[in-house]
Amino acid sequence: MDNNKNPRSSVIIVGAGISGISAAKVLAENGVDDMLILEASDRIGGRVRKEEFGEVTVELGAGWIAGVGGKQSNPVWELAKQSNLRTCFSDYSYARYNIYDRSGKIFPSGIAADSYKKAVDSAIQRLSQEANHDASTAHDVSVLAETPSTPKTPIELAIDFILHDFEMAEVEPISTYVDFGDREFLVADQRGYEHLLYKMAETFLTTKEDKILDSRLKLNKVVRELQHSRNGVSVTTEDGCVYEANYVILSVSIGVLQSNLISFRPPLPRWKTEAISNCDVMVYTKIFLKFPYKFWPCGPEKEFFIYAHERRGYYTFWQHMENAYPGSNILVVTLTNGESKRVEAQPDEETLREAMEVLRNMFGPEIPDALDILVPRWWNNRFQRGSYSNYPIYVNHQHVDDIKAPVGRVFFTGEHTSEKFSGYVHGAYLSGIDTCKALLDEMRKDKGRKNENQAFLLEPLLALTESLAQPDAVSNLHKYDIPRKLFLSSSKLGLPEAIV
Ligand SMILES: Cc1cc2nc3c(=O)[nH]c(=O)nc-3n(C[C@H](O)[C@H](O)[C@H](O)COP(=O)(O)OP(=O)(O)OC[C@H]3O[C@@H](n4cnc5c(N)ncnc54)[C@H](O)[C@@H]3O)c2cc1C
Repeated sequence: MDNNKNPRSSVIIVGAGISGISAAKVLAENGVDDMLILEASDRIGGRVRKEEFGEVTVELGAGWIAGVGGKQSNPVWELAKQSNLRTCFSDYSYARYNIYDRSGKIFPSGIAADSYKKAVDSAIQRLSQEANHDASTAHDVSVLAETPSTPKTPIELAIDFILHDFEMAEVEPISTYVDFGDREFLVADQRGYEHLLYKMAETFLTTKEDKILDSRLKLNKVVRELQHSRNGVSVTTEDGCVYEANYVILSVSIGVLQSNLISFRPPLPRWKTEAISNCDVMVYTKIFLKFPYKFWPCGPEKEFFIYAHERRGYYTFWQHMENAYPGSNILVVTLTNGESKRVEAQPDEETLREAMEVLRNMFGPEIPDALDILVPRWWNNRFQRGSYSNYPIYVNHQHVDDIKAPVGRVFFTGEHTSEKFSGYVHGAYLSGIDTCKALLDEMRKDKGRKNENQAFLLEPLLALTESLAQPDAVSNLHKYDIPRKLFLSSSKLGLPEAIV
């Protein structure tokens, strides 16, 4: 077991998701090798996570590389190309023509198109209302609730759910699509999306046969306390180990920052805690169902389908996995927020029963029972506490600046610190690089300050040494007149540790 005698590191990175790994890689590239990565779970990857289900690899967390095909290349797409990651193009645009009602009838395309337009208009109206109201009235539901096109019918509610909780792109240009292009590719590779993280880790950590053997990566290390001062940071883990470093990069999710898993001594300043607590966390759950055979329509325009129910978000958005894994006989249904939390709290058999009822409404009573179900629990995972940060469309820049601003020697990174690409894998990846660059700048400045201080302290001593070197001066001085401090190391000069 590690103990207090752990050598002090230059940097400790808390969390080995993609932001933590990309930050560590930049450190290594800049010659900072004495780093330590402390990860709470037994694997790297964080919210990029695969699992074997129904004889294929499914992605419980991030599934798509979003933002492809534009003038600028998405860095995660570049990584995927380098690794020959298998992906398939996803075309959501047909989903609106595959909307089922409770009796299994598909809504005629005209009705679907009208409802779609109405939902988009309503979303735009609400957004412009929000933009025109100051913060105090923006949350006043009575002011915002009723618009002429507030969604009410099951199809309107379903489309409203897709627009707000799933798609968004139709309402407001999103940086990801503007910068990198509006195409999305589903990762369908048995090595998983997380393969990209292993490839990255391989460039600076010792690995053997796809396993990371480097002692600078410590798994199952749950950080519980960060004690920080101008001298450094002391990190205590749940198993009682203490690790010292000059700096810490904290890459845990916004949900973890909002929970009480990690305590700070001294506590974080108020501007920081307010920024953290004001950030919304989205819960997004993909439930996987394995069947003995297909009973749903297949083909390129049928990949996504929608269930219209009077309860908003009730098993609304469905996808079949035949394009990704032909013959896998797997369906995926996506739930969000309240529905995700509700389902996380109940036994999987109950969720299976509900999902089967919905499927039988759409496809008839004859369809077979699912053979297996997989329900990820991102909300109840104490190392995640949600799926990703959810900033309002009109982002308050100060808010994001505060979320990512360092507090003394503690630097913050992760998807939630990315102003342009929060919520995405590429946002997390780029945030790790940005935070690391900011830290390297600080380290350089710190070194510069130390050199200046040392020069300032040494100047009179050097002058004295120079004068001693002159034969005339020596003749006037006895060796015992040389100040004793000349022989002391700087640490004994009584200087505050921080500038030594
Ligand atoms: C269901 C779901 C679907 C998604 N879909 C997509 C998608 O299709 N496309 C897309 O681009 N993005 C998607 N995302 C978002 C994407 O996965 C994240 O933005 C990204 O992976 C976050 O990376 P990160 O490094 O910021 O955080 P994380 O991956 O969460 O890394 C943080 C790490 O910190 C560790 N940790 C937490 N607490 C402690 C502690 N106390 N001590 C030590 N370690 C700790 C965690 O275990 C974790 O490994 C999805 C996310 C989810 C959950």
